[in-house]
Amino acid sequence: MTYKPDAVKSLADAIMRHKRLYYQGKPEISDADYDRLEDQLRQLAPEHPALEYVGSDAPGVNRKVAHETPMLSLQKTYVLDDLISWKGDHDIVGTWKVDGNSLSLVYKKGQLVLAKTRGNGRLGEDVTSKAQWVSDLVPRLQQPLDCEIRGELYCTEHHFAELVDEMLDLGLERPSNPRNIVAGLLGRRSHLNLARYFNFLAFEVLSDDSALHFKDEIEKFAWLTAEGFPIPEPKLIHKESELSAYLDQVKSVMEAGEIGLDGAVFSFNNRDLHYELGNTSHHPRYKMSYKWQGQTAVSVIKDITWATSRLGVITPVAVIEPVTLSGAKITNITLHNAEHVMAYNLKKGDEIEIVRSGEVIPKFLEVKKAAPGRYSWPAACGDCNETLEFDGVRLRCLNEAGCPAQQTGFILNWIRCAEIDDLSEKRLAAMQDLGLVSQVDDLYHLSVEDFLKLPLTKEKMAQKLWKNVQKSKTLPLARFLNGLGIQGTGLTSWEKILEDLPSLDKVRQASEDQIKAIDGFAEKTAQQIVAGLSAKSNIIDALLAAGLKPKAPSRSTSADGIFGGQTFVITGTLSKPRAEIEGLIKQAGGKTSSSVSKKTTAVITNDPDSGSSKMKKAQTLGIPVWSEDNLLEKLEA
Ligand SMILES: NC(=O)c1ccc[n+]([C@@H]2O[C@H](COP(=O)([O-])OP(=O)(O)OC[C@H]3O[C@@H](n4cnc5c(N)ncnc54)[C@H](O)[C@@H]3O)[C@@H](O)[C@H]2O)c1
Ligand SMILES: [Zn+2]
Repeated sequence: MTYKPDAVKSLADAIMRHKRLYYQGKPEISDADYDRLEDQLRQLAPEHPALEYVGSDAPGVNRKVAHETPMLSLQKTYVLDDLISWKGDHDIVGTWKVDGNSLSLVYKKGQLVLAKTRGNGRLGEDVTSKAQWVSDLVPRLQQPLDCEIRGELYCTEHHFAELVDEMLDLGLERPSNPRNIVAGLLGRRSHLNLARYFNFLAFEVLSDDSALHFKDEIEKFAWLTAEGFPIPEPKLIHKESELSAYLDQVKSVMEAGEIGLDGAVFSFNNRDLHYELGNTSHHPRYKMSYKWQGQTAVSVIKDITWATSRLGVITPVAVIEPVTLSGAKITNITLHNAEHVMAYNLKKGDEIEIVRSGEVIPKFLEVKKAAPGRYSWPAACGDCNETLEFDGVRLRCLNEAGCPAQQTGFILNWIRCAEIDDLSEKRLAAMQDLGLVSQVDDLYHLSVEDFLKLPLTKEKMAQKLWKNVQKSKTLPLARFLNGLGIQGTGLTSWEKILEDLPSLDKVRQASEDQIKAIDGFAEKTAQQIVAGLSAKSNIIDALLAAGLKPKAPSRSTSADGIFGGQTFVITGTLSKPRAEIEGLIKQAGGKTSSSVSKKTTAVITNDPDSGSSKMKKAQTLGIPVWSEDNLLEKLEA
């Protein structure tokens, strides 16, 4: 084997230099390019210390502080099979891998005394004065415990936009993206209060105190939640088959883009294993991160178009110089919303970096080289010319009835919800062009002859289309309501509402208070539902006049089952999955709720001394507490 000391040295130097820049929030190369450097060095000198080196120890403005327990990195894989073999027969817990900066919080006698960064893993920086501005940090624990709580400090897209605004106002430089700005602000001497735009998620607890020796990860996360820390929602995974479903979920959060994730982190649920397996100098052996190989590319924005959605939301899309990423040719990329365009000052001519990880939709990362000038927003809807209004971070066309884009979107949504097969978007467009359909109820007045007027539609297909439309007249009521496309609702919410208000008339007459009284409906949703139903009143009437007879749900298995009219709250772990127990209660005519109120019949728990908030509330209100066995006995009676 030939040893190339020069190549090794220059690679190692480059790696250390890029690490320093990266952890100061000023990376010069993409993660993919950086990882390539590490791979090259690994081939030449697998044991090189630069590969084992965690983080960076660049001189910073903050006081250095030692970590009693090192803050390590994570082992990572891009390959599902590797993750599966690492898992073996163990139960594991998955969490989002949030892309920000590690932060460790030191508590003495329950009081937060220090917040520190990871630094090089052994020596971090004291950033307490900045972290104190983060509202997710808990200043005092419920008990006077000594411990260290570790987690990720990060910035959401929405906060990033607000932060950019404020930084520009203060005459500071425009930050490049939500990830880099976290490290960037932590390394600043001034404007400490800007850290109030950051959020924190807690994922680890270290302590010698036996009160904090949790048997498993789920128990640890429950404790963190009870103490008031936001956590990356943990998912307990037993079987290999549950893994890919979970990864799909993580992927959809990644795609939504509001919070920057770069994968998922898994740990063995059994904490005894953590102590047994221990750490290498670089990572713990009981955790594994799974990342989607992110390939990045640079392109130029040729144009920004603004499309109107079914609900009138105007979404900016960048048309870019085509580039190939992970095997796909990318020609345009979503810019999410108007606020995003403002935050990054996006415009024609900007050179931008985009990333595509696995099969995830390509995503805008940051501006590499800005074209001169300022971003702009459209003044009017491209489809109906109506003046646009701001609704939170989005621009919106409020011309619901007269905007062609919204009308088409509305009818398409109806077709999907009412499950009318074969009526494609193309066919709908043709029907609109022929003047056959302008409102959704027009569908129900069409004859077979009308369908025959459509291009490429022969007798047999025309018959079929007509039949499919007729069949949808007796759709289930929940689907009918879902087809109205009322903001803040989905099929499950309508099904839930119909349990309490089991007819169209009852739903239409419901007040905000009646909806709010249903478990799981907040004030805002209740408002949206009542306002939405009233705005859609004409359409509902027109659909009924066209002969629609939505089927109300048959009264649940029976209100006169033994639990008819009774409501139960389940808390803690039972011997069977919760959904199964809920199913049994429903079959017996009962309902379940997530919160205890005066109306609760009984709280079901196997741990009456848990001291959980539900148990406390049950005690205050004098609600009976049943064990799982009590419940099963009553069901069998
Ligand atoms: N572009 C560059 O110049 C450059 C330079 C150096 C490193 N990098 C990139 O940085 C990465 C390596 O950095 P790293 O050592 O910080 O590792 P990492 O970012 O891959 O993972 C380790 C970190 O994940 C965080 N984390 C987030 N959510 C978590 C959760 N739910 N549970 C546990 N931990 C969680 C923790 O803070 C932990 O320290 C690589 O992706 C590399 O490409 C890029
Ligand atoms: Zn419009």
